[in-house]
Amino acid sequence: MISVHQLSGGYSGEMILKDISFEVRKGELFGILGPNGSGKTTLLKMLSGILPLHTGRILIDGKNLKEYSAKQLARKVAVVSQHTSQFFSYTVKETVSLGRYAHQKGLLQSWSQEDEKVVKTVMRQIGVEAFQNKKLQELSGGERQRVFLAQALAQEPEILFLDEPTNHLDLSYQKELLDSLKRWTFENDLTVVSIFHDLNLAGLYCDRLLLLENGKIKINDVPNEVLKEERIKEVYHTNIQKHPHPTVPAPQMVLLPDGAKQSFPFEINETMLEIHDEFITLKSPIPLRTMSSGVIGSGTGWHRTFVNRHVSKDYNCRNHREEMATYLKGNGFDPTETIGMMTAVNLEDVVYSYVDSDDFSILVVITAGVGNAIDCSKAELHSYEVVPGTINTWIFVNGELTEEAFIQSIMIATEAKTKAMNDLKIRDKITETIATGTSTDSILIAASQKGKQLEYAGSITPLGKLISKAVYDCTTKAIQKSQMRKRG
Ligand SMILES: Nc1ncnc2c1ncn2[C@@H]1O[C@H](COP(=O)(O)OP(=O)(O)OP(=O)(O)O)[C@@H](O)[C@H]1O
Repeated sequence: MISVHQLSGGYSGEMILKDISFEVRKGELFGILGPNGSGKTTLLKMLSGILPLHTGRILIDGKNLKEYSAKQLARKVAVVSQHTSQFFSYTVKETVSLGRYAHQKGLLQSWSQEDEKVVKTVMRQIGVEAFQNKKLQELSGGERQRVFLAQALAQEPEILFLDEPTNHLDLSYQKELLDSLKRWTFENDLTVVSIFHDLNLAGLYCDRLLLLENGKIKINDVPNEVLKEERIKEVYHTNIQKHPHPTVPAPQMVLLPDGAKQSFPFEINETMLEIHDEFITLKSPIPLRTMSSGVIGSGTGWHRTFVNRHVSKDYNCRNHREEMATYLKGNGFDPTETIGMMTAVNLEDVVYSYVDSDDFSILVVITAGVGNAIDCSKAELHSYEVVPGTINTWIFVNGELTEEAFIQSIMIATEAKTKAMNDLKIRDKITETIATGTSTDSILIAASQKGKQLEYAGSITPLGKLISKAVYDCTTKAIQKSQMRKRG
């Protein structure tokens, strides 16, 4: 659809763009990225015929851009630029109607029913219909932005060039606009070439990205290839981290503010634990990086409050998430900052242990009921029935863990728990074989992310050794305590 061959050019003899070649396919949403001054707007101006090229050529549908008349080009291409010099005394509807110019026929340029229909449709789709009789000068920046987009779409172009379309738009309109653009690309085969400053939006919505650096193409590829952490750090000269989007397979870049890793003189230890009849809690002075399977706060995140709540043996487990959130709120905990677990174990039987190594330390807190112990290798012999009897394991680490270390911590803690059950000969009541856990066990790893960097937590690493010993010892004692209570 668009072919750019060895394009070079700029302003007053100064070459801003140097030897640019790429192609955009029909129906693609194609993003142009690059730091300030890298030449994005200059490229868009050349693509839309506003700025002449010095050397090279641009073909649209195989025909050289230079050979299109203004009206022919306006039927194919619409442009929404950053600084649209429109007459602000026009109304919204008049402004959108200007987009129909290229479709009007004859000397008198009469307004047809088709023109009216198209204008009304795009005004509705873009959400500017409600203020169609207002003057542009009476609108907010975001509303005006949408009017110019509606004007471009009223042109019914095959290609849309956009300079930062989401600038001025609030979150919901950013999403709505990009969702609509994406829909138009596959429903109407509209080709969209757009400049983006927001790498995350570009990564979420674009089919391909072209990254410019000092007027040259750094890379032109699919978002996952272009948005590589090292490349973005190098081109934008800033510290970022790449993460997967939580629900769709798109890369997301997060900024790392200076000072984020500054040390703060504190340490999680047993003095922060509060043990009540109804719950055990630990409140951290700073949010901790967490990975957990808690009823509340599961997955990965940052949390500063941890609650292990006692529930009766006949607690109704339906809607337990909602019920737990209400419970936490009722007790003054903020569910968004809290990881919450439940147990039917008497909380007096909690066992905890603070242990330190040369330059990091851990606190392990365990409640263990084994009435529901299961041999996981024979789990298929069990019906799906949630019975009280749970081992809740909390591991706090005063240190900085990698993602790998988080996962290995969970593995090693599970191995240690299973070994404790094995040594205590805890049996699965149905299979009568040695149990490996209970069916509702929960785990939390919470790290301060300050101090010593702990890359691994396998069984023979310093962190792995500390976790496995502490979890083994605490689980053993906690099971023994709850068994003694049962026996009376
Ligand atoms: N009209 C102009 N006359 C002369 N030089 C210009 C003109 N417009 C832009 N430039 C120069 O061209 C270079 C590239 O500018 P351009 O606007 O294309 O960058 P950009 O990547 O779009 O930047 P930004 O992200 O800041 O919008 C800059 O050094 C700029 O100063």
